[in-house]
Amino acid sequence: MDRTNTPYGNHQFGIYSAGLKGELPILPLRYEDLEARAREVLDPAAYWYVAGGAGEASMAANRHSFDRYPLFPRMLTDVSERDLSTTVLGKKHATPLMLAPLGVQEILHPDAELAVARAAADVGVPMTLSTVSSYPMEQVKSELGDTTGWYQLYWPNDDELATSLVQRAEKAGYEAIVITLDTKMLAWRERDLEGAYLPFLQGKGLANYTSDPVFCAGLDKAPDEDVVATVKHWSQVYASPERSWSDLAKLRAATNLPLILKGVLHPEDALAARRAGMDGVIVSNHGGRQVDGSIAAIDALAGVVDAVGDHMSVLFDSGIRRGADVLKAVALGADAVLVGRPFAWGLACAGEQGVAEVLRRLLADIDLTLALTGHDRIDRLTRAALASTRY
Ligand SMILES: Cc1cc2nc3c(=O)[nH]c(=O)nc-3n(C[C@H](O)[C@H](O)[C@H](O)COP(=O)(O)O)c2cc1C
Ligand SMILES: O=C(O)C(=O)c1ccccc1
Repeated sequence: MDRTNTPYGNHQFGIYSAGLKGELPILPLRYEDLEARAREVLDPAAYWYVAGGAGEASMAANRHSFDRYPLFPRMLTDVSERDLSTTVLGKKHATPLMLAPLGVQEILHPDAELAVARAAADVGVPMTLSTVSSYPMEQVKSELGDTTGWYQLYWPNDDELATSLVQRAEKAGYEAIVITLDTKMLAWRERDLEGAYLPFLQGKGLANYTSDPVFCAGLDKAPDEDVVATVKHWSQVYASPERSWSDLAKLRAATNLPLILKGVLHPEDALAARRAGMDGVIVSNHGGRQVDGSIAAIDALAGVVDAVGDHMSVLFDSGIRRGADVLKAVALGADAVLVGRPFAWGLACAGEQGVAEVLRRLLADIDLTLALTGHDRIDRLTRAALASTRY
């Protein structure tokens, strides 16, 4: 392990030794400045598709609700060596950080998920690949190599297509299926409607479908011969708002992989996931992109952990921007966290290198914040690391 002694600590992720050597960072350091840089390089409609939400309230709440859980630093504990490892689905991960599934990454960079997979492999951070990706899942997995990949399923209304996608993912070497439940239709997204912009309606992000024999069997012509017909067919099959809890048995039977439900906020839904034989849940409000005015994701975390945390993996996303946010989520009981928009901006500004840089910075920040709050093992954090009495 490469541990560098610097005034920023003796840590494995000491990327800001770059600054100490007098080198300027390749990307702005502050999340807000990184987003502003991405805005300069992106087409405005693409920028707003990524940056925007369903209204503004839940996105803002995702951020400011972290303030309800202040860290409570302790002194004179030995923090000379730290361990960021954690266990998810019974497997040891080197750190609690993962990449959230983000669709249509080709609007950010032509190398899209391939660049993200290379960065994930380089830094050793697991990646979750969206169903709505710009390259087929098999090609992305080959870039990931041995690094953990999860496959996120948008659950189609056609069971045969669902089974085909899930079984391809298993065969390609993905280690879990993440079933996203909160996007059975897209929310009222004013920015996208105003710009008349939905990238998948231009045929972007459909690589997993156009490479699928079951999907293609529903088309009269080859997918690229009639893009309009391909998009129409996709829009008819991609989601399944009629599903209920009992339908999960079909997916359970389709694969031996662990199944994780994404978009769980209510403790009763977490309990239902457990009853349905699921292996984990991701507490998420989709980065504020679906139900505006919903509970902030971080405010839903403790309730889900208390309901099912002893029995299944509980993960968290929506609003993670800095190291302290990760510590708070882990202290509240998350086994790991996923980041979305931060790596999207790294991808937009500098491709693979930009994603790797964003991940390394976050890991350095997590490591330093762990040390400075008086802890040496992230998987030992409990709510006692927080000062608040709100949970
Ligand atoms: C541009 C964009 C596309 C997304 N596409 C998907 C997707 O295809 N599947 C999915 O489960 N979640 C998707 N999400 C939600 C993310 O997985 C994640 O829940 C969210 O971005 C986390 O919040 P954060 O961006 O504040 O970190 C998307 C989010 C964004 C910003
Ligand atoms: O935009 C999103 O948040 C999202 O999850 C999605 C849904 C369908 C296609 C692509 C992305």
